[in-house]
Order: sequence, then structure tokens, then C-alpha cells
Amino acid sequence: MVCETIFDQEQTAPTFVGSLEVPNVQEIVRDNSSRVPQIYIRDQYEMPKATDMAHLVTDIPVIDLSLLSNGNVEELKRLDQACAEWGFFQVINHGVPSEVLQNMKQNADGFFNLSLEEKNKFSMPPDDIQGYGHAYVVSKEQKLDWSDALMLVTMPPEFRNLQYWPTKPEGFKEIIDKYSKGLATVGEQLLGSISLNLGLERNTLIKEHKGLSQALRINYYPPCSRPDQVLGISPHSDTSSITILLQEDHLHGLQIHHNGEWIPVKPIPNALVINIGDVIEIWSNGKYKSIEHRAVTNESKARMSLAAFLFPNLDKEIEPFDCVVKSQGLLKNYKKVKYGDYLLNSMKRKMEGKTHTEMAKN
Ligand SMILES: O=C(O)CCC(=O)C(=O)O
Ligand SMILES: [Fe+2]
Repeated sequence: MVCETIFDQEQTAPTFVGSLEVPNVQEIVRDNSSRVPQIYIRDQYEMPKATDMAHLVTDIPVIDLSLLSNGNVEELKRLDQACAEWGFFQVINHGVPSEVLQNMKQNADGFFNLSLEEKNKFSMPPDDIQGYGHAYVVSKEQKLDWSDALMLVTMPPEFRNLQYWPTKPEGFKEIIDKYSKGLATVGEQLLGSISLNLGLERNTLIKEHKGLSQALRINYYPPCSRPDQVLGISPHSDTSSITILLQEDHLHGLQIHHNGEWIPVKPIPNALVINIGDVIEIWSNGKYKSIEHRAVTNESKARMSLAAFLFPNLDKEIEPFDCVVKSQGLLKNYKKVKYGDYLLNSMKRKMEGKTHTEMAKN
């Protein structure tokens, strides 16, 4: 059942609405690895192939965060281009130790390899989006994604609901704590640089969040005997301000929609993939785009991705900055929306490209 989001007070952690209960994909594969139930099989028009133009893959920008933190003007310019032309880039030299990244992936993998009974101790109830389960399922007819997930609100620490935090593998909670704090620092550095590039003070976007929150979704995509017929995650843009994603070192899966082509994001070991979310698209009046992306599966190996969504306080009203609109010489392309309402609207729908962004468009 999908019902209303409740947010009590300014400083209170949000409680969300859930989605319909659907089968566990890992179990479907365990029962019969060659069966793909009809509800996962997409119409062919929904399955445009990714490009085979290799140069597009290598063109996805790579940004050196240590240069940005030192105020390197060239790197700031490259970041501006990455945000405006791609909405997606990878960051290296980001300061989160590789042990923390590897440890996070190992623990997440350990969690998904527990028995269903163990995982279900942290299952997502019908009235929440936190825990082990599925999100964005709003009708019995909609096509389902070939993935299971663990979703947790991780920052600020007061917002955590530890009843959903896995106690196995031992030490997983502590590593999630370390990881989410590390990502908060990366997020602050990026938001600082993006602010400068938009002609704002360095701390403007951080302040605009009225408390920088973070939610983590660990996606687990079991192998699929017919990867040409299913999607791991449907095309969507993220409702975040920015998303920081950790991929597996050697497994493709993420694809971004750029100039009409689906382009695979080739993993760079220990890099973080950053994408501009809807909130920055609105703040920047569309100068920076929150672009559509999807995940595909493969026949032989399970893939995981860890997506951390940074987002503002649910009470915060978001709209384009006057000075950005002025510098563009354009009208405001987006209207003022309360972030909590925007998020709720998106959670009431299935993931379907950027359709959820319409409510903020002028
Ligand atoms: O698996 C991926 O690489 C993409 C995940 C994603 O887009 C999301 O969780 O919002
Ligand atoms: Fe996403």
C-alpha cells in the first residue's frame, strides 16, 4: 500500500511510504536459474541497446577531487563541463580509503549471501522504504526490476533507524557508519565546488540543504539467463541533490542516457561515480542535468552497486537561484516545491525516466 509520508518536526528523521510486496529475485534464481517470470520481461521497445561506440564510454569525465579541494581552476572548469554536458562523472583521489570501499562491498556481498530468513530479519515493512526489499512498486501490473535491495537512511546519525541495520556480517554496521561519514565529506567538497561554479559562495548549496541527509541503497542484481529481456533497474533520474555510487571493480551494469544513446559507465577501481540529481537540476535552472540512467544484468555473475543519495531537509523549499537564472538570461524553468512533497510524489510512482520531475516544471 502506498500512503502518505509523515515528517514530524524539522529535525526528525523522515518516515516514508512503502511499495507493494514482490518476489525476491535472488530466490527466483536459486529455485530455477533459467526461469524468467513474465512480470520481469520487458517489451522490446523498452530495451534499446547500449552504444558500441567505444569513444563515448571513454569520454565520461573523470574528476580529481584532490585538485578541486585545492581550488584548482582548471579542474573546477572540467567539473562545470561534466555537470553541464554529462550530469555524470567519476571521481578519483576522493579521500575515502580503498579498505573502506572494499570492506563495504565485501560486507554487502556477505549480507546478500545470507539465508532469506536471516535477511528478512531486516525486511522492509509495507509502510517504509528502509530495510531489505523493493521500492517503487505501485501496481500489480507494472514490470519488475531484476534486483533486490537494502535501503537505509545513514546520515545524519540521529536519523538512523538501527532496527534495519544488519547485524550480520559482524562489523557491517560499523563499516556503513565509516563509509557514510566518508561520503558526507566527499559530498560537501563537491557541493562546495558546484556552488562556486554556479557563481555562489562555496557553502551555499550545503546550507541550502538545511542539514545534508544521506540514504544508502545497496542494489543486488542476480545473474539472469535472459539479460536481453530484463532490466536490473528501470530508467530513472535520482531525486537526490547528488548521488555517490560505488560500483564493482570489474562488472559493467550502469548505463547513462546521453545524447540519445545508452552508454555504459566503465568501472574505474576505487573511483566513485557521481551524478547530478533532480535537486541540483532545479537549483541550477537546468544548467546541470539530472540524467536518466539504468542498470542491466548479465548471464553469469551477480552484480552489486551502492548508491548513496544526498538530499535536503524535507521541509526545504527548492527553486532555481535568482542569480543563476539571471546569468543565463532565461526565465525560471522550475517552480518552487517543498522537497518532501517532491520526494513523496516520486515514491508514489513507478520509476519511469523523468516523468516524476514534471511537478517541478514551469
Ligand atoms: O546499479 C547501478 O549502477 C545504478 C543504481 C541506481 O541508479 C540507483 O540505485 O538509483
Ligand atoms: Fe539512480
